Amino acid sequence: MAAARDIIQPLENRAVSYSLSVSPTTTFHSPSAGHGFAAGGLPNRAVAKALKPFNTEDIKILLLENVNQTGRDVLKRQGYQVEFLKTSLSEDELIEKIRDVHVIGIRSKTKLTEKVLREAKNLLVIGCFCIGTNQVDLAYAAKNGIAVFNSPFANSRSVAELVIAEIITLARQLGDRSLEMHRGTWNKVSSKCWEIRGKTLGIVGYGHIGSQLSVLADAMGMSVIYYDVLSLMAIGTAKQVPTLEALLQEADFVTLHVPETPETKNMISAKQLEQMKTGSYLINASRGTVVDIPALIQAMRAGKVAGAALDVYPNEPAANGDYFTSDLNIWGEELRSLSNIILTPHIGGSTEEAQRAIGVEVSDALVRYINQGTTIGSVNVPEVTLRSLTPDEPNHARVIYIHRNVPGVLRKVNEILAEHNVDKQISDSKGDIAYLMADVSDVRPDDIKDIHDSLNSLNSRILTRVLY
Ligand SMILES: NC(=O)C1=CN([C@@H]2O[C@H](COP(=O)(O)OP(=O)(O)OC[C@H]3O[C@@H](n4cnc5c(N)ncnc54)[C@H](O)[C@@H]3O)[C@@H](O)[C@H]2O)C=CC1
Ligand SMILES: O=C(O)C(=O)COP(=O)(O)O
Repeated sequence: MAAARDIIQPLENRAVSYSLSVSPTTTFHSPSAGHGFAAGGLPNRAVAKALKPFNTEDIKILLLENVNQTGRDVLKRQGYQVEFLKTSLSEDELIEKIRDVHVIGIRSKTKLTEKVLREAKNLLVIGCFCIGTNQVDLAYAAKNGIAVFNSPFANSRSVAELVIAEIITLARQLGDRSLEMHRGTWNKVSSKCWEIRGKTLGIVGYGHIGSQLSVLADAMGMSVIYYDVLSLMAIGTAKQVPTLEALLQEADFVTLHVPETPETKNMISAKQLEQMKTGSYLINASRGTVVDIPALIQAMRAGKVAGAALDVYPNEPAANGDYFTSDLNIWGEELRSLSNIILTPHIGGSTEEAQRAIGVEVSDALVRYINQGTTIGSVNVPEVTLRSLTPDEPNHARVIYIHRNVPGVLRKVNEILAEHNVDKQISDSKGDIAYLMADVSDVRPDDIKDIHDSLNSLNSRILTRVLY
């Protein structure tokens, strides 16, 4: 038996509890469904049919992209059904699989677009086991009551260390020397090989990664300048510059640490490459869309850019294997033909330390959300929490009502809850979405069903969950 998304669900560790549960096939796509779904587009759902025993084993989780063992262990310990795949999935495969699951865990490759999420009829929550959340349609997810969590900084240090390694590797042409030696050629040169001491590092995007990198570069004797859309506190001797152009004109090394947004698409294109110092270097470990690759190839051929390191690409494959001959990488041959270019397969955050920490952090957030409804750390729904309910509070229930942020909702919700003793209540909104959590005591099983059904019948409703 699979629990539907729209559930009454027992709290963690309550062995004998009951929940409303119907199979996904009968729950969704029902044109005769009595309960209208709020704006945002998921189809109406059928009324839950009967009280049935419910276990945490009813929660189905799909983990893609080789999520670390630490994360799998946290989820399995809860008794959830966890399906684990090493790779990402094609859109068709994803649509097929996502229909049935309550939780999906992904990394940077899996695209959870509106088209995919529209099929995710049972989905409660998405875990991005990485920093970036650009691969998820966050607004569509929020409108449909699907919370999204990520790990905001557990791999930042790993990326910063990789960039330090790349700065020295480019300055000393280590990649080329190593390749030559692999081919049997001894080529001892010092021409255009430099120390990094005293050189200027230009950091674009001074967030978690950019500022961590700033500390390391400063310690190695580099002068650090940075450009960010926000005015941010400089660390050590770093200096913020007012424009991207100012940074490009001054930096010997330019490194990109901005998120993928419409504003950062092709942020470094022909014009910006022209503004860079002749003989400078470019590093991109942010997102592939931030650099216009054909323009970079041209700038390197012209000798304007003396070296580059790319960790990310506009199209990345779902699984390990041949990449440069695939259709995904149309510039593969040209990139490979350039000197002093480091090409890595999106490994900035791929260290044991980072992956282990991310596994625990994101899985813990998922467990808190599934079992307690807590949204602290969510990137797309309001952050709301109350202290955890415990199994020794048998007549308590936690009501979670995700709704459209329109006038008059709280009055209607409180009319429904007024029949009961509301111990605590908290509500917050973010744009069009609001999240209400209320702990109610002295409730009997029938009350739980009544509360659930009454809230479910409100026009503002996106998702109702009653945890008990
Ligand atoms: N290669 C890899 O494996 C990894 C790549 N990343 C990428 O690195 C990006 C940055 O990560 P964090 O430092 O953790 O993010 P962050 O959110 O802490 O910092 C990003 C900074 O960029 C700034 N920013 C945003 N738009 C900008 C614009 N148009 N111009 C200038 N500055 C702008 C923000 O104000 C912020 O200070 C992530 O979004 C992700 O895409 C993250 C982890 C691993
Ligand atoms: O954390 C991020 O945003 C990254 O880019 C790392 O992605 P990954 O977990 O290696 O797919």
